[in-house]
Formats: sequence, C-alpha cells, structure tokens
Amino acid sequence: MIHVEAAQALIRDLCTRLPAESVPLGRALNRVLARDLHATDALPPFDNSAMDGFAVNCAGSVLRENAEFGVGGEIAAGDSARRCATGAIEIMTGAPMPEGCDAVIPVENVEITERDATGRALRIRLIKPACAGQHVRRAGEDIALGALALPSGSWIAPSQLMVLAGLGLPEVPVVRRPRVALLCTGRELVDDPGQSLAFGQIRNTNGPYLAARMAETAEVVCGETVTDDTGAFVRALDRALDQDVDVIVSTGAVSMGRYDFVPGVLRSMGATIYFHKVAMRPGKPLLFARLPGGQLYFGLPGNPVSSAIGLRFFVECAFRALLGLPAEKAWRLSLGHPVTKKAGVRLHQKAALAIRSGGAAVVQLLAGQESFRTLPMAAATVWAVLPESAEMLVEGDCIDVYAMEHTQSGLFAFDA
Ligand SMILES: Nc1nc2c(c(=O)[nH]1)N[C@H]1C(S)=C(S)[C@@H](COP(=O)(O)OP(=O)(O)OC[C@H]3O[C@@H](n4cnc5c(N)ncnc54)[C@H](O)[C@@H]3O)O[C@H]1N2
Ligand code: MOO
Repeated sequence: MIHVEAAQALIRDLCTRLPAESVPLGRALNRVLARDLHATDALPPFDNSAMDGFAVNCAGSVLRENAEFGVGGEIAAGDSARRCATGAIEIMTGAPMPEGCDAVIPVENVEITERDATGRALRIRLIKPACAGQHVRRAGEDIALGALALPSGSWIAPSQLMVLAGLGLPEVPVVRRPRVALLCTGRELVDDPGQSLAFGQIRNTNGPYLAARMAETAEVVCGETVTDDTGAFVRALDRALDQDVDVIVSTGAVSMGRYDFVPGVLRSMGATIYFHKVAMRPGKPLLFARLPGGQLYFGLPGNPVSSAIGLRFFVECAFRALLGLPAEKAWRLSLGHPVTKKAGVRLHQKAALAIRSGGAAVVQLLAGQESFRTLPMAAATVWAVLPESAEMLVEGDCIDVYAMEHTQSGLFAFDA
C-alpha cells in the first residue's frame, strides 16, 4: 500500500503546468499568475499629501513652532500640480504636492489666524514644529517603477487584486484552470433537496461539497450522479471526456463491494492505475489512474469525510501542480490535549485550532471522527495528521496540520 507522501509525489510527477491565458482583471480572482509582474507605473504615481492640511516648504529642514505663512489657494485630490507662491497652500489628502513644498502640516496642528469672507484660511501659524517630508507620500514609495510587484505563481486573492488594480493591467496573465468532471456514484443517492427519501435512499452530500471546494481552484465543467450500473457509468465518463477535461473525480464504487465497478471500468478503458489504497484512514480505498488520453482519474471513496480527505490531500495536490503552485508544507502545531490511537495507522482527523489565553495556537481534535459523520465538518477548520507510528500523544506534542483550504497553506511563514 502506498504512503501518503509517495502518492503525492507520484501525482505531482504526472502533472505539468497548464498553459497561460489572459483574463480581464475582474476575472482574475482565485487564479494563479503565469508570469512575474513588474510595475510599469510608479505607485503612487506622484508625490501627494497624506493629510488634510497645509503644504509648506521646510527647505529640507525644520520649521519652528509659531512660524507664520500666508495661504495661497487650495489643492484637492484629482487636481493637477500647482506652484506655491505664498509659503503655504491648503491641501487635501491625495492631492499632488505643489511645486516648492516638501511637507504637509495637518489642519489640527495650525491656528488659522486670518480667514476670507467665505471662511477660507488666509494666514496660518504652526502650533507644532514641522520637518521636511512629513505627511508626504512619495511617488513609487508603495511600488517603485519597474519593481517586481507580484511573482509568477502568486495565488490571486482579493489582496493581490488590490495590487493588480493599482498596476493598471487591463488583462492579467494567468494559468489556465484545470477542467474537471465530477461523478457521484450510487443508486441510493438523491440530488433533489425537495424530494423525500424512500427507505434506503440518502442525500448526495459529496456532490455539493466537492463541487464547491473544487470551484475555488478548478473549472467544474460537468457534474453527474450515476447509478451503480457499469453501462451508465461508462456513458457518463464518455460525456465527461467529450468536455475536454483534465481531471475526473468520482466518489464511491472503489472499495471491495459487488457494485464497486470503478477499477474494472478503468482497466477495460486501458487506464493505468497507479495506486488503489493509501496507507491512511479515513480515505484508504482511494484510486488514482491516468486514462489513455492523459486525463487524471481520482476515484474517491464514497463516505463523505473520506471523499473530502481524498480531495484535500490528492486531488488538490494535482490541482496545485497543474497550476504551478508549490507542494504544500504542513504546519507543525501543538496538540491541545492527549490522544491515544492504534499504532500502524496514519489518521487524518477533523480538528479545530484554538488560541490559548497565553497566545499559543493548539490543535483540538473534534468528536465524531467516523467517515460517515458530516456534522463535525462544519466545526472543523483544519485537518490534523496523527502519524502512523504514534500510539500515545501527549498535550504539547507537535503534529502536522493542514488548513481546510489549500489556498490557506501560505498563512504562516516558516522559520529558516
Ligand atoms: N469489506 C470492506 N468493505 C469496505 C472497506 C474495506 O476495506 N473492506 N472499506 C470501507 C471504507 S474505509 C470506505 S471509505 C468505503 C468506500 O466505499 P466505496 O468507495 O466503494 O463507496 P460506496 O460503497 O459507494 O459508499 C460508501 C458509503 O458512502 C455513502 N456515499 C456514497 N456516495 C455518497 C454521496 N455522494 N453522498 C453521501 N454519501 C455517499 C454510501 O451510501 C455508503 O454508505 O467502503 C467501506 N467498505
Ligand atoms: O477510510 Mo473509509 O475511507 O474510512 O471511510
């Protein structure tokens, strides 16, 4: 039986990065940048004020308290550059620094000693000293012209979108998303939430979960629920292949039962089955294959938590490699309580992180670890890995932990 790390390495080896394509900025969310992006403009594009107040000239030095200036007009964000003739000019946050000024004095740090009939300041006195450069945002101080703004391989979350928007890119070069088909097998499955269940039927919980999770990273181009019938399954597979998919994910029918037809069908299609069973629980009966056309096939076990683990640790491993994202590294975090388990079996457990009052993050395994139990999934924030060799773990022992979403794996930086 293959071990988890060996299975993941094998999957990565079979994946090459998908080609790049261009998308408008508005569609770049949750995509992976396909090349380094350098700033073609400085950000900010011009020196500007960080405060509402008065722009003055400190001549590179310091202005004393009580210094007085005449105020020659005003400049607001969106105005073009101006010259300051009188010594001070009223300025708003974001307005370009007037020529001849090198500092901004916030309005609350001046006394307005003279106003015109409309109340505009004509003369001011400083009630605090000021120094050159204060409250001025220099051109390029955020991103210098030509600087690397985002490296190739960046996952584009809303924060990266903020940077991309600032760079003024109409089109963003991204890696094409993997095209995926999702097939849920089982004649007991009911998709329609309005349909009442006949005896023996259950609701399809894997389909919505897997589709929702995959949609963040991949293009789920078709999803079908198929009865336990080889012919129906083969026809569904053919329909998926017609959609030009890169990856096929199925749930159920991969174990030892009489209706577990997935391995047989794949063999009859000429697929190469790389492994069928991984040394872990839940999720052991997972199958990984490649079809003659090059499409990757993941046969996830039917139990809901087993299918979630199969997605998280194997399908997403392939997605990351197809997108050119690096292999994930586990977080090492302390257990918040002792655990006993059977030696010789690696467990992937539903868990939650807690921050102790002293500030330390700890991992707490949730009650209800059986793979049919879906309710603890709603409370789980991470997957905790209990190593194969361990029998007794004590509070404070470090274990491998993975975020529920692979896109969160960069949350912590690792010490060198
Ligand atoms: N003799 C053995 N039996 C089983 C073994 C074994 O090693 N020897 N392994 C068990 C484990 S572990 C798992 S996991 C399951 C995997 O079985 P299959 O992948 O063949 O899946 P099914 O038999 O089709 O279904 C298992 C279970 O999950 C329910 N299911 C299936 N699809 C869905 C869905 N879309 N939504 C909700 N629930 C689903 C299904 O009704 C079954 O209860 O095999 C064990 N048996
Ligand atoms: O491992 Mo099954 O995948 O335990 O439920």
